[in-house]
Amino acid sequence: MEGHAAMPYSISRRGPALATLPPIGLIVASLAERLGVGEFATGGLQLAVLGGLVAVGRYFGGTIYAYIKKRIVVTAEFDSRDESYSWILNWLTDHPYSTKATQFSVSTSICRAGQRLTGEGLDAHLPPVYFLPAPGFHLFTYHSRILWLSRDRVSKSASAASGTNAPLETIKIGTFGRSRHILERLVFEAQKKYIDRDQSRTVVYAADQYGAWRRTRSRPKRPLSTIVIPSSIKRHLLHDAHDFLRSEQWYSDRGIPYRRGYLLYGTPGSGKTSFIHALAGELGLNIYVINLSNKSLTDDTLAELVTDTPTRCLLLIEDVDAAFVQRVKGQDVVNNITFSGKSRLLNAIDGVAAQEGRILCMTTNHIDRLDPALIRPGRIDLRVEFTRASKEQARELFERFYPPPPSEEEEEAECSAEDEIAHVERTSAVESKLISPWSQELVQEPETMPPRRWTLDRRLTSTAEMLDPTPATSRPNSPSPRPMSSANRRASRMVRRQSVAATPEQADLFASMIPNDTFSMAALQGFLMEYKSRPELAIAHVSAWVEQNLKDPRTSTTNTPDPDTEE
Ligand SMILES: Nc1ncnc2c1ncn2[C@@H]1O[C@H](COP(=O)(O)OP(=O)(O)OP(=O)(O)O)[C@@H](O)[C@H]1O
Repeated sequence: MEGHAAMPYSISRRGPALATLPPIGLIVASLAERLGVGEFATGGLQLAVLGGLVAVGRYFGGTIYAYIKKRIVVTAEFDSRDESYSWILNWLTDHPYSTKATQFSVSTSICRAGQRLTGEGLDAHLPPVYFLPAPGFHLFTYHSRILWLSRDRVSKSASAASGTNAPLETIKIGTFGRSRHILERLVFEAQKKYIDRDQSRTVVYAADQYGAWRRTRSRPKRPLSTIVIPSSIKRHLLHDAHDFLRSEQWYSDRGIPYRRGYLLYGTPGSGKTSFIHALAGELGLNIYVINLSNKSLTDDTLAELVTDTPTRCLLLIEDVDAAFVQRVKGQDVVNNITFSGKSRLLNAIDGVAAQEGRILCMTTNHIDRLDPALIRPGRIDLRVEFTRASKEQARELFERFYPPPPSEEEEEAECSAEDEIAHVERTSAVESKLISPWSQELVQEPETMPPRRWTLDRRLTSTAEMLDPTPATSRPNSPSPRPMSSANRRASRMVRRQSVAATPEQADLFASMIPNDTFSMAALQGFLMEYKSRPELAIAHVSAWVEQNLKDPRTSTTNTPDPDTEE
């Protein structure tokens, strides 16, 4: 019994933690005594009971905490592998908190207007810099509500495991309350801001290593008028595409799969890719590019990619001949990449998986290598051959390179149109109802070169067009092309003001020195780039350039870097 009376102290000696819980210690000790357990075992029993209690407390504590949190806090999470993450980053760069946060990260990769560091001692020619809240915890207000944001970097090993070099991040935004409304509002606002950013741009998506679409870049829209090919060909393709996009019901009524395919083939550097980008911009569609030479492209991922394209888009398969043969040391051999070739490609293009409503564009420099099944009507509805430059194309390229500066009336007209567009941009929602200036230009553009050498295989013209000969651009429900941004318009006017105009005589002279069907348009463009604002120097040097390059036929199809590729 002596030991009994001294029990609280002995508890503290044997298990100091239990000293803080005398009643439990006493209960355990008296139980141990009844069971005839020795002193040493009693201490062990007490520790076991304590451990159990802590575990139970933790479990219930966590559950109770999560329950209370669920009742009083709402949280939204964004993962850097998902596009919504870019919406939030883009949104954050504009939020006043980003310019006030004492812990901030600096980024140059969010290419958008605003938040540019200019003036105040900084060089205006430096690339734009954006401020974002640094990884960690932040508090800010949004519509008079207090929100918190936690930006966390996932460990490097987790990033590597997910196959990306960029650090994986998550952003969580939360607030007190039970309604998700405020966070949903923030998400939709961020999404709209992000989409608005692309109003005057064409967004290009490509497949990542998991076979999922990932936004790779966005380019300012290229006006169709800058593609120097016969305008009747441009008009025909544009009309056909517009017509297709407004004819869903027509296809559905007749049970015809609602899709359209174009094949652009011919000389490298003749403008096939540029034309497709300009067409997509004109139609207000984003481009989804599949590269068949991609080693990680398997049959399954190809099918998945096609299935995952959105309903309205332009699906571009470049150099489609890569699906069939690969050139190895001058010999054509059967392609041995994981992608198994023709049949799977055909299945992906027109199988059940094929997404309705999309325009499929394929390009190739070797139409002779394509399987006839791939380009049969139904898969390919229109074929256009792109050839080496004619004299007419050379002349037009020259004129476009050295345009006359805008006259005062033109500037005035452009400014008032700009004001109007800016007004519409401010007041309209994402879908603008403006007719692109480029569509109008194209409709009015006179034919400057005979389309005689150009092959447009229109055996299978649109059936909807046969029923309704009204030009697609003048019909209701035609998808409205997205307008050029005012910043782009201003920049283009500045360039035009500074440029030295070529005279029609100079253009004629230049064209007369370019042999027909010899050089690619890309090669001519490359030559003119050397004399950006000096048409007279271009003329002075062109014969020597022609002579020199005729000796080396490889240069006749030389490609120059595409000036549009910069983000
Ligand atoms: N018809 C053209 N009109 C205006 N620019 C052209 C034309 N053809 C080529 N270019 C210019 O040449 C460059 C390369 O053109 P593009 O990549 O569109 O050619 P491509 O036919 O797709 O070549 P490849 O078959 O090698 O992919 C671009 O910068 C483009 O601006």
